Amino acid sequence: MERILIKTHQLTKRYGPVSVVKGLNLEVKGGEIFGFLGPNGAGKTTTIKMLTGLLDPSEGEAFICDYDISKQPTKAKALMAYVPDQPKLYGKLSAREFLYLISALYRVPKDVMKERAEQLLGMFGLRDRADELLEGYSHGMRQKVVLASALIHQPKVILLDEPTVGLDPASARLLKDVLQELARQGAAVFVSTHILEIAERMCHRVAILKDGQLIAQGSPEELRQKVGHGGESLEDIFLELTGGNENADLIKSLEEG
Ligand SMILES: Nc1ncnc2c1ncn2[C@@H]1O[C@H](COP(=O)(O)OP(=O)(O)OP(=O)(O)O)[C@@H](O)[C@H]1O
Repeated sequence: MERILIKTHQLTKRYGPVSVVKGLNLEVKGGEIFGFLGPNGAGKTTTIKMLTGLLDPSEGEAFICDYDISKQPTKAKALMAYVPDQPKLYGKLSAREFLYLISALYRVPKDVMKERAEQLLGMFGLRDRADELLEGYSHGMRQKVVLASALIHQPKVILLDEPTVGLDPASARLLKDVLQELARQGAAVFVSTHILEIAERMCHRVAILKDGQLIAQGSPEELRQKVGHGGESLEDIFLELTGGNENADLIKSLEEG
């Protein structure tokens, strides 16, 4: 049995009187790719920020590899990687320098760092331009640098906020392969996405968040059974559970258009 590597207990975030994440109980095991779905404003980014220690919860706890992120943040952070939706890079560093910087922060030994950096630069197709300044990189290339930097210390837990935004199809496929390999090696992968097909193809289990509350979780197959009809796509289930009729119309109009 794989260990639970990500766990939340009654995780809650309030801004003034408004609760934007409400009593979330989640468990993600090693070896699992967990998709975190929900309409705009559901609370996905807020949850990920609490899991990474960037935001303090108003109530409840979050654990990474059994370390409480509020009480033992250094230990928890050493074992995790976070890929934010709006990655910030140092424009005056090259990709290779950036990977070395992140390696140093995670105390990756120097010889290991060089070998891993070369491997990751090669894997993401960045080697030819690895010594150019990041300020000259396209959005997709920057995204790849952030992904490479997230893998350099071989995290046990990786949290990604909308990671496919800005990636071309080949890079999105590469991301999927990389995440599957990480999971195969025993890491817990937590991905928030709007792209339901990606969740359906990539994730072992998904949770659907609406107005800060978990309204369903399970494998895409289990969710299909829960909603009670056969043969539906995860998108149909998502729209049904989140009551997104306006989205359904939008999708239809795009199909017709
Ligand atoms: N600093 C803040 N102060 C007040 N409200 C906030 C703050 N940050 C987020 N919120 C609110 O919390 C709710 C959840 O936001 P969050 O960014 O977590 O949603 P999300 O599911 O990631 O949305 P999206 O898919 O649009 O990125 C939203 O209603 C948002 O307006």
